Amino acid sequence: MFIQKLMQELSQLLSLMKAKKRAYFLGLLGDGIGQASVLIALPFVFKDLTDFANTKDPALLTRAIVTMAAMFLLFSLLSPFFSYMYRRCVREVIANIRLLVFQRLSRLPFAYYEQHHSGDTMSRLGNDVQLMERAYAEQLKTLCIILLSLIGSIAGMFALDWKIAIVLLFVSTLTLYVNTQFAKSVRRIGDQLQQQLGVGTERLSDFLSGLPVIKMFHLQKVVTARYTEANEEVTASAIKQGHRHALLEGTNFFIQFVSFGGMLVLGIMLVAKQVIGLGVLVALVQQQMLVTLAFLQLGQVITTLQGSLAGASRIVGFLQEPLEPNQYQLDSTESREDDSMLKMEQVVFGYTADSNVLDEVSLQVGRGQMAALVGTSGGGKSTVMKLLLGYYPPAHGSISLQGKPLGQYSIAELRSLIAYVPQDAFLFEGTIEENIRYGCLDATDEDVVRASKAAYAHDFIMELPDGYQTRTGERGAKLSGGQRQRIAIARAILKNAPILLLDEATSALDAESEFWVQRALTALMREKTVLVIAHRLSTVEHADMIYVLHEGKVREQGRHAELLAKNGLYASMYEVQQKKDRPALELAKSSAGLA
Ligand SMILES: Nc1ncnc2c1ncn2[C@@H]1O[C@H](COP(=O)(O)OP(=O)(O)OP(=O)(O)O)[C@@H](O)[C@H]1O
Repeated sequence: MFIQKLMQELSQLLSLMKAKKRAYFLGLLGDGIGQASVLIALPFVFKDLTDFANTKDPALLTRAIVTMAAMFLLFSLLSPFFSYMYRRCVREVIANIRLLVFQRLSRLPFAYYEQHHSGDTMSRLGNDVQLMERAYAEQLKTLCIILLSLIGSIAGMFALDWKIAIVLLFVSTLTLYVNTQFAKSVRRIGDQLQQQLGVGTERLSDFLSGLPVIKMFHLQKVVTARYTEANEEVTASAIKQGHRHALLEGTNFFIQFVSFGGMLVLGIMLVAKQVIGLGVLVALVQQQMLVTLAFLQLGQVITTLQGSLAGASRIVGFLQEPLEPNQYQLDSTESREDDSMLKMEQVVFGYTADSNVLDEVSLQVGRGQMAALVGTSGGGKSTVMKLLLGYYPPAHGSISLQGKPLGQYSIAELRSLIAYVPQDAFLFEGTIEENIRYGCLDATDEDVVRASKAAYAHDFIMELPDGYQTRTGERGAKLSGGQRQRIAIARAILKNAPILLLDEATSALDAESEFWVQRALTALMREKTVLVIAHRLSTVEHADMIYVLHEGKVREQGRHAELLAKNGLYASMYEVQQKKDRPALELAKSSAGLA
């Protein structure tokens, strides 16, 4: 069972080497044979030297010197060549694995990113790939040298005296048994440790991305406590692992001492009785030490290799995560041809099978029209956007764009039809120009400037010391919220997609920024079909259609005036916002009955 699992994981590890496998093994074997043959030959050299000291036979001395010289020459000439060969393979294989992981990461369905913490993924990319590198570069090489020197030394022992060889082999296998017993618990702790390290990275990444909130609410103590807790768990597991290793070392030392001492006493008695020669004893002692050491290292290397194999199998598992499908998998009903650019019919959707977040939602936006989604928090507005972007397929109902069901678009076609401006505009670390150009990679410099002018971003960009070459910082941290928004809008303008999905962010901006962002949005919306999530109802007074979402259902729909006249949910939301927007004094007066 244990061996079977080990072999299975080992073959997983090797399968990731693909075309490099042959060169890697050639290098590994070449280097391994070089090092192992020196170890195997040394006892025979010692035997010849001891026998020469006894018999003064010059042929023995010559043989010892020639053997030694040949071994060292071979080792120093060939080893660097093979060593370079396999090290190079390891570097290339690891670079390829990192790339594969990254590529897979970029092609996973949206649900994956919502369900997994980015810290866990970072930890996987970092720790697990590092563990694999250690397996390829160190542990497999050690394993190869151990196995080769074991085979050579055991054969040598049998050649010298087969009866003593059997006894010595029995003692040495005891070391292997003890070490493999320890390996199981060390592996368990190792797995636990990796998982806890992942939690630690999650906390760290939460800390870095939530820094403004942490500073504002003075949460340093809380987050430090959370990190300390994760760190303490890691430390506890690492100490437990250290304890097992120390125990193992002590046990191994005891076995080595007993077997070495026993061999010496037994050997000297046999030499005294002239059963074996002194040279044979010297060689046997050497070989026995070599075999015991090899068994001991075998146990240790299997233990550490197991930790690395666990990392490898996590990476293999990750590389088998299902990809985002190329085609949207849905549409139970074909949509009828009409002039709607965007249409949802009786869409039902839930993130989990047991509860629906959208319940028979229907909406449509005509070509060049603007529709708004408003409603209570958690009503399902962002979920509608996610479905339109093809991040999730609905459970029932149909969605169509330009009169064609989404199922007939590839995901790439679908995304090229839509420009999405989220509430929190994300900028990549890089220059402003690069960030705008992500909207259309073939755009000329003039196109970038034109888009920026339309987004009312050009003037502030030109005032920055490096203009379009100004670096944005991590997530655009070196720019204000309104500036980030306008760059994101310029990016969307450059994309020039016929359908625009907007998550209005103006509520988070100050009055001046809001003014410029509103103007930029107006420019972006020109001649487009727009669906906007509106947090401020005053911004959708001119919308062609407003849908009021509450608890996953469209409760009301109509134009602003119609909805006000209904005196329902929309009207009461509007009233609350109007009150909130009135100057504080006026509000205070009215509530005190002084107005
Ligand atoms: N990835 C997710 N997994 C599970 N549930 C989710 C997920 N995203 C959103 N939800 C749930 O779905 C419901 C609708 O969320 P959604 O974000 O669509 O609301 P919203 O109307 O956009 O809210 P808000 O105006 O506050 O942004 C909420 O109950 C939310 O908790």
